[in-house]
Amino acid sequence: MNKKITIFDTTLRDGEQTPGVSLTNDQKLKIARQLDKLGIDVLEAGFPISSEGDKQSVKAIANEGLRLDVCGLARVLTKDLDTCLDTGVDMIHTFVSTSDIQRIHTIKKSKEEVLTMAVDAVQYIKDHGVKCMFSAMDATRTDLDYLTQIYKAVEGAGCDIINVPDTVGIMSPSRMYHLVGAVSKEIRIPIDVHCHNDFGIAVANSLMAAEAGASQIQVTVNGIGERAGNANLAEVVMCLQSIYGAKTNINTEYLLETSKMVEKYTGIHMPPNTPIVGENAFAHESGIHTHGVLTKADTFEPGIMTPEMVGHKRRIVLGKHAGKHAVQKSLEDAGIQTTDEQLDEIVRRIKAIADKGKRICDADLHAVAADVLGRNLGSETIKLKELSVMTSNLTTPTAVVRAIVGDEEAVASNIGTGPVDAAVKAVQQMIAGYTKVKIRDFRIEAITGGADALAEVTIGVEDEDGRVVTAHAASTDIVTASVDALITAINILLDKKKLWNMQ
Ligand SMILES: CC(=O)SCCNC(=O)CCNC(=O)[C@H](O)C(C)(C)COP(=O)(O)OP(=O)(O)OC[C@H]1O[C@@H](n2cnc3c(N)ncnc32)[C@H](O)[C@@H]1OP(=O)(O)O
Ligand SMILES: CC(C)C(=O)C(=O)O
Ligand SMILES: [Mg+2]
Repeated sequence: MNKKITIFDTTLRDGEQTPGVSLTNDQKLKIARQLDKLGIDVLEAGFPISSEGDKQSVKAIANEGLRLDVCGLARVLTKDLDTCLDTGVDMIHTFVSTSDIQRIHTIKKSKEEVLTMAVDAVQYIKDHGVKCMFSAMDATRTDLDYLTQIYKAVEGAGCDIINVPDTVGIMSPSRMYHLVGAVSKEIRIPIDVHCHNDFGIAVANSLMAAEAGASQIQVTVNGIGERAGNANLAEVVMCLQSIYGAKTNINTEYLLETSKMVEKYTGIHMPPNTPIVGENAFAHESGIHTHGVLTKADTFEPGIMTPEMVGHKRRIVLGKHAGKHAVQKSLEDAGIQTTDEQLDEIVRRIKAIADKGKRICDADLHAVAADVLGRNLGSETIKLKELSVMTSNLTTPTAVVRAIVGDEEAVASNIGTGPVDAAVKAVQQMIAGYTKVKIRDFRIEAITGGADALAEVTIGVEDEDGRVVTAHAASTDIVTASVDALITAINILLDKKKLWNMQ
């Protein structure tokens, strides 16, 4: 494998082709800036001919003065190439179907016509002084002799880099290795690959292409894209760096932050077990694992990839599979000391709650420990007295909260994108003099069905010192459940603070 692999990101082009996803120009600009900070080498900012909005967005990104190279997509048609050139991009990625199935049934051109169109497009781009990447669309279903013929022809026309796209995701890792190996014997310019994830092996196929000599890999944040998506950026980069020992320009500590931004803007949420950026990627619940991890993290983690490397955090989760070492550590973190007998009883009760199918939060542990120890562990610094929210199709959602905080009455109001957001912000504002908290995790689930469903809110709250507390609350009113869960978590954090300050 090449020691250095460059990363071509197509989140804003193929990623946006995810059915149902449409990003605003402002969101695209924010993602482009984030990808620049992340260290992406080339960013495919869009397909300018596809709409006036896309053209303007590619233009804005190209004029942003980013460190990365900005690329625009174009068919091998002069109108596409001119529209792309108008945006001021550094590179044009031009493509045409080369497989019989696409050539005959979509563009309806002979092999000779396709070859001529490809060469003409590359020459046109180079005549305008812009870098050029050529894709033989559906390369992996194209006859190899014809494929190498067209790649050689575009190389001869001055193309800077060729792409081998697995357009419908039908390759196996070994077939990808052999294909890229065969192409690399025939041409001298760099090879890039673009793998789709129809069978869930886009990352494996991309890595095998790199093993066979490809020096650039196309990815998208969170693996979004056409159908089942593209090769996932975080997975490709971490495999390259941690498993293969190859270098990229990616500042991996921003991988999680980038994934969260794209989740927010696209509305496509990653399942918890998603590698690297998923909520559970560095979480441990099983007693045997947590016992090991608490002593030395590498016992039950890869070690060659740590949560810190990707901007994540390790979490010890209490539940049905927890052991006493994990429970003891969580109690110690909360400043709670127990005897061995008390600890055994707390573990037994935690498992009993989890056996009923419930998720265990720090707030549950706190309540169980208080009961077993027979004393009130917390003084409930914040006692909520009033929660009012105002929302309609004509007003900006607004919330007012009033509470006794310590010995004093405190009131705050705020606005938000919805009533829950407004209420959460009002609480954060109300307690700002005591502690500043960030919301790390927020989940609303309907426990019962129907419009009168009971909703459960689970929240993770982080204070200025990086301590995280989870709590949940249920109500038929999601704003009430959210605020109850938030205040429970903050009360525990404030208790912890007192206990820590006392030590
Ligand atoms: C594998 C990929 O991801 S390729 C990129 C796919 N992305 C997109 O299609 C998103 C944006 N696309 C669009 O906005 C539109 O499809 C446009 C603007 C590009 C074209 O729109 P329309 O002119 O309405 O055509 P439509 O999309 O229905 O059909 C595609 C046309 O492009 C032609 N075409 C497809 N690929 C190529 C190519 N590489 N070079 C030349 N022509 C091509 C087809 O033959 C067809 O032409 P025809 O109208 O003469 O029959
Ligand atoms: C435009 C091309 C490279 C593409 O997205 C594909 O073939 O999947
Ligand atoms: Mg694609």
